[in-house]
Amino acid sequence: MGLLKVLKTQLLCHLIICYVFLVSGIIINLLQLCTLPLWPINKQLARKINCRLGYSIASQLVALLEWWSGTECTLYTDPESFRLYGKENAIVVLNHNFEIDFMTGWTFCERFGVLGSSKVLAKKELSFVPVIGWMWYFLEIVFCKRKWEEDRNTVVQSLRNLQDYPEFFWFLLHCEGTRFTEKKHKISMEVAEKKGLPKLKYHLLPRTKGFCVTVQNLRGKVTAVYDSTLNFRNNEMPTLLGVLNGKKYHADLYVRRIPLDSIPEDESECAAWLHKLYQEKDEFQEHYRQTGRFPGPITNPPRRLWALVNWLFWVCVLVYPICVLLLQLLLSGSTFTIVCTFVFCLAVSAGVRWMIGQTEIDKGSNYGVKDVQMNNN
Ligand SMILES: CC/C=C\C/C=C\C/C=C\C/C=C\C/C=C\C/C=C/CCC(=O)SCCNC(=O)CCNC(=O)[C@H](O)C(C)(C)COP(=O)(O)OP(=O)(O)OC[C@H]1O[C@@H](n2cnc3c(N)ncnc32)[C@H](O)[C@@H]1OP(=O)(O)O
Ligand SMILES: CCCCCCCCCCCCCCCC(=O)OC[C@@H](O)COP(=O)(O)O
Repeated sequence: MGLLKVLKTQLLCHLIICYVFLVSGIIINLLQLCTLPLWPINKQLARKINCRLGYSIASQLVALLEWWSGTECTLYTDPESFRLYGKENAIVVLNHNFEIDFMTGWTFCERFGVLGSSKVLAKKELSFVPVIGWMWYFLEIVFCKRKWEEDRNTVVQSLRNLQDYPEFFWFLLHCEGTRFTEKKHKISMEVAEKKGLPKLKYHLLPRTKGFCVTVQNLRGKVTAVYDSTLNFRNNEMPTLLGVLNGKKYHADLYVRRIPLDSIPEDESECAAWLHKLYQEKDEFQEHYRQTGRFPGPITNPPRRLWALVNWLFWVCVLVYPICVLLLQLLLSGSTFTIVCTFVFCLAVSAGVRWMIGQTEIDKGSNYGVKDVQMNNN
């Protein structure tokens, strides 16, 4: 057991995991590209194929979390709502505090069978991230520049396109728009004060436009909002590098199912509704802080084998050829070839490190800091 723990911290293991992710990801991106001619002929089939291909990429990160790091995921929700998860389209509203909240979200998607079709309102910058960003084009992810005047038309159009989506999907919204930092929190509470809104202790002030426009344009397609609040036990702030090193975390997710019909249609009422929701979310976080748990009954949706099987498949397909190739290059005896190989490996490692950097909060954007400062000038 101890040996396995040590093994998980070894650079060689990390290099193999990253290599498998990158190469399989690029192969899948190419396969996605091959589906392009199918879109005008049979759009629904193209979408279904892309869901499966997307699953094959995203589930590797799920497998990393569930099987490699052994992270546990506990769900606090009522049993009646539980029965509907994965069997309807829903908008998920989630707090944005953690570097691996996207992996945790994906893990819940996987356990309810909606991983390949899961959607998000994501910042445009993520569309340029190799593998995941490229995969998202084919999964009809909605991108925004976080500049409403520029986003309005594209966001509305992308949402409307989902009206005839052939698979059940969860559409994720981090209404805070950026990850929580003390600085962003302080500034956002100044905005709240100016607007006469109650202060939040654990959340940034939610941006309401994306939520209202999503509810408006997915009405009739989506049946509920899943108000979701995530925390990690023992005040842990998990990281992707921690997961890669095999560190085990424990995620607690509190989900309330709110029928979409109960959300006001009028835009300003919808915005007020969202502000109230965030005040309630803040209370749940306070409850968690005080008691170490969320309210309500606990269920533990079990991890499924599929993510592991998919991962092992790619490991089997890709590890042997690279070993043979590296061996041949080393045995070639040419210093030039060996140096080139070494430089290439270094460049790829740096690329993957850059991708991991995208998840790190201290390398995050200035959104929520910059715009207020500009407004104040
Ligand atoms: C059963 C299990 C249930 C659940 C399982 C959980 C999850 C699984 C679900 C799905 C998984 C799917 C995918 C996961 C994979 C990957 C996820 C990866 C992450 C990507 C996430 C992101 O990229 S987050 C960033 C991008 N997204 C967003 O920003 C969305 C939220 N934002 C909005 O909706 C915005 O409105 C907008 C982006 C559409 C437009 O933003 P913009 O800033 O241009 O305009 P706004 O008008 O909204 O903002 C100005 C108003 O905001 C006020 N305000 C508040 N605070 C500030 C501040 N700090 N500075 C300035 N302004 C601020 C301001 O006063 C304005 O107010 P008005 O009253 O004038 O509106
Ligand atoms: C299997 C080994 C994998 C190794 C490499 C994996 C790298 C995957 C990186 C993909 C990044 C995808 C998602 C990150 C989501 C995220 O959390 O974005 C932050 C935004 O919401 C808000 O940004 P900000 O305003 O900067 O806080």
